[in-house]
Amino acid sequence: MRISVSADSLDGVAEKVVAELRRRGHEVVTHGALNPGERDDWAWASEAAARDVGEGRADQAVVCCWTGTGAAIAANKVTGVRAALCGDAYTATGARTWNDANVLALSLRLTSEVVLAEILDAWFTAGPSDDETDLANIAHLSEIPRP
Ligand SMILES: O=C[C@H](O)[C@H](O)[C@H](O)COP(=O)(O)O
Repeated sequence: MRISVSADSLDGVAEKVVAELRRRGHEVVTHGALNPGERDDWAWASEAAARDVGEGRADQAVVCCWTGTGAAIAANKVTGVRAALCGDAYTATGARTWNDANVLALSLRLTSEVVLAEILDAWFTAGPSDDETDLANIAHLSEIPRP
């Protein structure tokens, strides 16, 4: 899978995310602090990675900032992106299953290497549900008017 990864700093688990994804056989594209010379503030870095997904240059993205909150908010502004801030494997499984999330947002501060591996295991194992109600919820996302 081609995965775009952004971070607003190299603190915490940022470079581990890239290494772990490559170790799992994914092609990784980097943005923000992971790509020297590119703007690394969280709104810009996360937008760049999310746009890769929204515009078809990547299958999925992982967006990171200190808390993960700003990265998730920015990614969710991009059409076609469903970003989920995940702090544990259960949330990651739910995000893929019930929300068909295509962008994983992570906290650089709170995500240990062990929890990162658990989250990625869950994220790449789970797939979208075919339950009618789940599908209706996903479809409705594109019907909610933007201001
Ligand atoms: O949601 C925002 C993120 O957690 C940022 O990583 C945090 O605000 C730190 O950003 P800065 O280093 O620009 O103050």
